[in-house]
Amino acid sequence: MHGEEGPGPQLDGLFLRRFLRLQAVLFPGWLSPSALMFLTLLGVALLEQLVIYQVGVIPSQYYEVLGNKDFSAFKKLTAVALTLIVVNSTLKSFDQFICNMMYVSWRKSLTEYLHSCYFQGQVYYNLHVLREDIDNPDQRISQDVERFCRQLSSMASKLIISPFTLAYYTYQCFHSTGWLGPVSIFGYFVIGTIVNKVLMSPIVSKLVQQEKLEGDFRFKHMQIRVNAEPAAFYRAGRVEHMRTDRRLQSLLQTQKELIGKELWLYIGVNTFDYLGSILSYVVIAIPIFSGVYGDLSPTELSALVSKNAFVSIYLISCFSQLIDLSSTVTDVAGYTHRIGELQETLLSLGRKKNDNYSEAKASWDLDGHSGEDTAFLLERVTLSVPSSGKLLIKDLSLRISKGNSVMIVGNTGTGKTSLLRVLGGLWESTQGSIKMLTCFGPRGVVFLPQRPFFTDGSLREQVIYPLKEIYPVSGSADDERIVRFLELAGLADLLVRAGGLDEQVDWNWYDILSPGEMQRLSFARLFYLQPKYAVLDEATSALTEDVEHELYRVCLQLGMTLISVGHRASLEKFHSWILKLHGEGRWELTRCEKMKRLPAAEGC
Ligand SMILES: Nc1ncnc2c1ncn2[C@@H]1O[C@H](COP(=O)(O)OP(=O)(O)OP(=O)(O)O)[C@@H](O)[C@H]1O
Repeated sequence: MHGEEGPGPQLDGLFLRRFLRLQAVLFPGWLSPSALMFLTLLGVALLEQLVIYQVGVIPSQYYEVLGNKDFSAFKKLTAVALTLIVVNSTLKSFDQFICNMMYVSWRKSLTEYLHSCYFQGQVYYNLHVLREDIDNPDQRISQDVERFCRQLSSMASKLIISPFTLAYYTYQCFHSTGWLGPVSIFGYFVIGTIVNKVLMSPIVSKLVQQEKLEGDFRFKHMQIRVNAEPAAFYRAGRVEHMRTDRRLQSLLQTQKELIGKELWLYIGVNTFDYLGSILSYVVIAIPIFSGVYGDLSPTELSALVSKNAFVSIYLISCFSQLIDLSSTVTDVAGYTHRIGELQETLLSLGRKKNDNYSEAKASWDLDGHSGEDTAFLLERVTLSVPSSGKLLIKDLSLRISKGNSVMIVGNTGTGKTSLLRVLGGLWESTQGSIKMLTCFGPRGVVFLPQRPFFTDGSLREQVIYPLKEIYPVSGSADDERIVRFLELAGLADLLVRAGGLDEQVDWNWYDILSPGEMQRLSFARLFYLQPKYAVLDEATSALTEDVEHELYRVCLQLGMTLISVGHRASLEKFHSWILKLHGEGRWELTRCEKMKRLPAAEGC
């Protein structure tokens, strides 16, 4: 949640570049669905213009037919008029339909594109945890993209047809008024556009600011939703009410300012519209008063005026329609900036390479990567906090290999979890190299983070996470394994509560499990995945020593080598090495003599 810096987003070159970059996503090729829809829309809009012209001349034909009292011509004309009206309304509806379909197709392309950048590697982690210079990425992907596509599709048919109508009526205008008509109308449009641009730019930056505040307001509600229980224990209703209202106030204040700025734009647009209606008479007045038509009779003159006025008015109305799009253009520009900014950040994070870190082929293949006896190799690693540069560990060299479990201990804030982040490739080390020689996943390395993570879905999906399918045997044998591991983790009752492994529960796992149960469920997951190396970050902090003992015992029985962070001395017996962090870069590695001899894995 950071404030905007600099003069703020404008209708400038940067907007144009961002807009074109987004267009490349919306129209990936000539044969893409969006491009085909766009071409169909062009065809429909052109047909519509032809039909509109035909419908427009019907009244004058009625005058003629009725004046001549020609009944058969009247019937024919009525039939033609009805047909044209049906065709016209069908075309208009299709126009609307294609615009709506294009909106869906654009939204799909743009959101999927942003998702592919967002979920690539660790981009989402870096964006949320390490780089906070972009506000509310979630809102940009969901709401801003939606509005951008909707507004763009609402302008599409008017924009697409305008070059054709402008060219046609410019020609007509030139034909009847000479160069004076088109030149003065174009001049008028240029002035109108410049004035409008001046009025639009502050609206764009206000709109971007308003969207940010909208996101902050929603974030506040999400915070309360996620933390409802602790908030209730603190009796935080009053203070949170005040804070949420404060965010609402600043959002509404910005909205009011936006509406105030829009007023000037509306005044500009409306003045342009109405001035345009008399411009055609000014165009015709100039030759009249300069004596060009001096030899025409008043009747001839009025016929000329009416004809010239018609084409000029039509040309002006084509321009007015474009100017009327101003407020939609400001919306599109605002969203373009927000989405473009996100796209730039995602791409730059995606390109970022962690040169000090190398990793065995990261995969959740069922076959896994076996045969590696070393999980991590650290050479003279120096580690600092990325944002503040605070030194945590200096010159650490370490090999973590099969059978050599390591326990990382130390005071709060000395960098225990940070070391795991470096092992997992989430943080970069400032110096040295880290090699992860075994892949992630079953038969490789699995991390149990400090805060357990659960996804939506059935109990089975929690246990096999992050695998998408069951492993390594399917059907009832796998069910038996899952049930067995749930029992080993002390969660036999959860199976009953969840109504079986595959019952689609509608609850949030974080709401219905106690912290201890969450840790137990994380261990059931670990037993199921059976990695060679398990990295456990205070994974038993909410459990009793006895339960902790039992869970660690099962891990060792399953043949896992452990890298644990923990505070309890009772954990030491499950490890062969103790790495003690003293802070400010100092550390100490000692052999642990208490390592327990456990029977080899049997039947697990
Ligand atoms: N995302 C972050 N941005 C900035 N600083 C961070 C971030 N995460 C952790 N830190 C800081 O890095 C330091 C080390 O944090 P770390 O989480 O590694 O501590 P720890 O030794 O695991 O502590 P604990 O025993 O409380 O879990 C702390 O001073 C912490 O405030």
